[in-house]
Amino acid sequence: MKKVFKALTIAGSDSGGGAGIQADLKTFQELGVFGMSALTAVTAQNTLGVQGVYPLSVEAVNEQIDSVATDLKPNAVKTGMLFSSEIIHAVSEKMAMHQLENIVVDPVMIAKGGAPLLQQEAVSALRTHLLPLATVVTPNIPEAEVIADMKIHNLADRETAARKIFALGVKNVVIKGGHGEEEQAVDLLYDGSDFSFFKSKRFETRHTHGTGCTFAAAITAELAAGKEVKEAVRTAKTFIEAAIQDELGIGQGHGPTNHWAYRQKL
Ligand SMILES: Nc1ncnc2c1ncn2[C@@H]1O[C@H](COP(=O)(O)OP(=O)(O)O)[C@@H](O)[C@H]1O
Ligand SMILES: Cc1ncc(COP(=O)(O)O)c(N)n1
Repeated sequence: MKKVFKALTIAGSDSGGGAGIQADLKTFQELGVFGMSALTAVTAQNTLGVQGVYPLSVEAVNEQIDSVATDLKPNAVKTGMLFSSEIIHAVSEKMAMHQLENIVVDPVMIAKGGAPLLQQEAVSALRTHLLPLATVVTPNIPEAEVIADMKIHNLADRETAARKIFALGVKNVVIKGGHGEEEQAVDLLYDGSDFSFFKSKRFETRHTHGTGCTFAAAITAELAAGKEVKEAVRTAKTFIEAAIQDELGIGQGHGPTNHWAYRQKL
């Protein structure tokens, strides 16, 4: 029988299609992994910003995870926008209950335009409940500052923050460099003993909507297919580099990346 790899994303919907559930499913598909979803919230969103946020009930989130986990059994799971501490608690409990593995937590806090996608009081639930279950956590620099409770000015600070986040119980910490000051876009991986650095050219573009979601979804797809964390991060970096470089130029604001660019390079 054909071996099919399956990944579940637990995240918010981006009506504009560049981030959130839509970015995750497109990325899973591009990497040959069957995508499934549990929605936490619906956003009215486009390249100009977030016009509305409509969280789903805890019951609705729980039931979607139960439906997928009991029947389709994902090989890997990604979380994105979780919005509230209630949803974080529920998702963490379901992950433990269904013994879900290969968990990638993208700790989405604020949309590129500044709209909050996670309530401030939910950060402690993220730290204490969800992160200890994570195989990989993928904060950008502002998110790493919040989780590690420190300012990050340079790569040395990022290493310190990675150690502090690792101490919360995560197995691998990736601090992304999109918001960094380095000339290249440098992502750092810390596995508790070693640091690895993944570098690409930094592209001058405003079309970076959904880069974080897409990058974490690519890691998730690779873990679902049985790859090691370091290899999965390497592929995800190549995937996002291609998606940013080959820009679509759609929308009047911060447009989405090109989710099919990586396939064309193969
Ligand atoms: N201008 C850019 N050029 C090249 N790579 C980028 C650029 N901006 C972000 N990236 C890459 O995209 C991914 C997401 O990064 P980042 O922007 O830090 O996350 P987020 O979207 O969560 O804010 C990382 O792999 C990062 O290195
Ligand atoms: C529903 C939803 N989830 C996540 C993001 C973050 O997007 P980005 O990857 O640009 O930080 C978003 N804008 N909308």
